[in-house]
Amino acid sequence: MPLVRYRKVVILGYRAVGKTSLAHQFVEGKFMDCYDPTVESTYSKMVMVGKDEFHLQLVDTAGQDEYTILPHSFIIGIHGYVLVYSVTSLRSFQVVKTLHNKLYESRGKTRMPVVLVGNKADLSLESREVKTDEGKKLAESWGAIFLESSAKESQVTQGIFTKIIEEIDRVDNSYGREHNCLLMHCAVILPPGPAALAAAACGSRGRWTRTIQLCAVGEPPWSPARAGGARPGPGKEAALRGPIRPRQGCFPRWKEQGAPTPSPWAEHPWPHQHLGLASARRQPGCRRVWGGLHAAGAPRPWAHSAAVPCMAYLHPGRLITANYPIMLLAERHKELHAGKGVQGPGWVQGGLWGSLGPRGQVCAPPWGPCPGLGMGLWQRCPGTRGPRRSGCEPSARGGCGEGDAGAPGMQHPGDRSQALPEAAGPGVPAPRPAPRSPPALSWPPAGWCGSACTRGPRACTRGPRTRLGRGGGERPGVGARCQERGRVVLGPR
Ligand SMILES: Nc1nc2c(ncn2[C@@H]2O[C@H](COP(=O)(O)OP(=O)(O)OP(=O)(O)O)[C@@H](O)[C@H]2O)c(=O)[nH]1
Repeated sequence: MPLVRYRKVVILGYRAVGKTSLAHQFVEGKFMDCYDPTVESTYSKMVMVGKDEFHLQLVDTAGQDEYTILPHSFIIGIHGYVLVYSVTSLRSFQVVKTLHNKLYESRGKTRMPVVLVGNKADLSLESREVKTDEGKKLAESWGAIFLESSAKESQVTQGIFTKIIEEIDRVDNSYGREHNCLLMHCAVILPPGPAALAAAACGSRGRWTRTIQLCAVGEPPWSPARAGGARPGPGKEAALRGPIRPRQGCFPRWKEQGAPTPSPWAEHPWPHQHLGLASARRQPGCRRVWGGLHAAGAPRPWAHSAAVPCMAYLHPGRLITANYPIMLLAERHKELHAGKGVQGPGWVQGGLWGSLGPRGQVCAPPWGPCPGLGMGLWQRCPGTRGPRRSGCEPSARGGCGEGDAGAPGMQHPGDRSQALPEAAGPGVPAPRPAPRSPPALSWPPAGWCGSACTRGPRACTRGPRTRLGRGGGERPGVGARCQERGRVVLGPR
């Protein structure tokens, strides 16, 4: 039976640009002449794209303007966006630019699949306020797809949603393809216990067959046990970040085919505060990567385990860029724990956790949740080759500290990739052993920066004004949930 893939897409744009009409035309095959402002509605449709079948869920939103604060639900768990303006409204064109910026910021400045739609193209030329070229240029500047449409025309409308599905796949895979790397799917196991941190393990995607080594290699860089309950902050971080000590050995090798499943680990009695990492080796240049997610739960009770998939691109050798959205697998969680009186997942801090340093050491980059998304990303700085060219800020929080580099015990206990290359799977040739990288003088290497969490609690959108952390000050729109997060892991910024 072919796999049905699920895609969730949000349609955004200024009021009355035709968002609902497009969604309606797509799902019902009818054009609505009336205008009834939308609050929010969701449409579902099965769509065939090529040979693949997709379950497309469309979220039709209430029209936005420049001042709209995008809720979390438009960010987390969303695969792609259809941004709509009306060719007869310059204002709607301006709004769509603002919306894109907001999304880009909120998603941790990662690439996102977007189709920009100039709707109402059927209306007379006299009423046009936005030229086709302007739309094209804007989409180009985003690296997005551009289409002009009329919600009156069924075929064009179908094309929009087919495009966004294709674009989601393209964006998800492009980085990996460009770099001949793998797109990893990670699953996070939140271990039972009062720990605020969890385990991560990466599986592979689709046809990839290879051996994954899942290890519990030690404590995360920050845990209540290490920190004595304190939160990490710029001053404290170095002290809290110690070598990652192998503590539990490796799990049995797990040969994985197809989509990752957390089930082999779900029932594993992980002592809390142990971190699982997947060690993966691949084609030259992408052969050794450590990746994963951190996950943290509600402060308490913290007695559940859950699986959270993410997608992480494996960057050659050293760092991983993670591409989101992270999807809270609430359904999976329910399934695993139905009737067991287990709490739902709290929140997830995704992004890069560990990476292999230039000398084969495990690096624990600075981390901390971006409150809006609960994730931290590392990105390359402008002027360097990397997934992002702008928007980085110099890392104020270091990566592997000097003390960590090459420290005993930093080598993954099961990682023998330098010594003994392994076949990735039946019929897949073993990768050649990679030459050792020259020792680096500093870590992170020049050009890398952490852009995680530079936005601070601004990303939280709902709720009353709340004081958040030292130096956090009063910020508008920070809600109780953010406060909660703040208590768990936020340090002063
Ligand atoms: N001529 C023409 N009219 C359209 C088109 N799309 C939508 N309309 C009309 O524009 C009006 C607004 O359309 P909606 O689909 O409700 O717009 P919306 O963006 O969902 O509006 P909000 O819910 O307020 O955000 C309706 O009267 C539609 O009939 C189009 O492609 N061509």
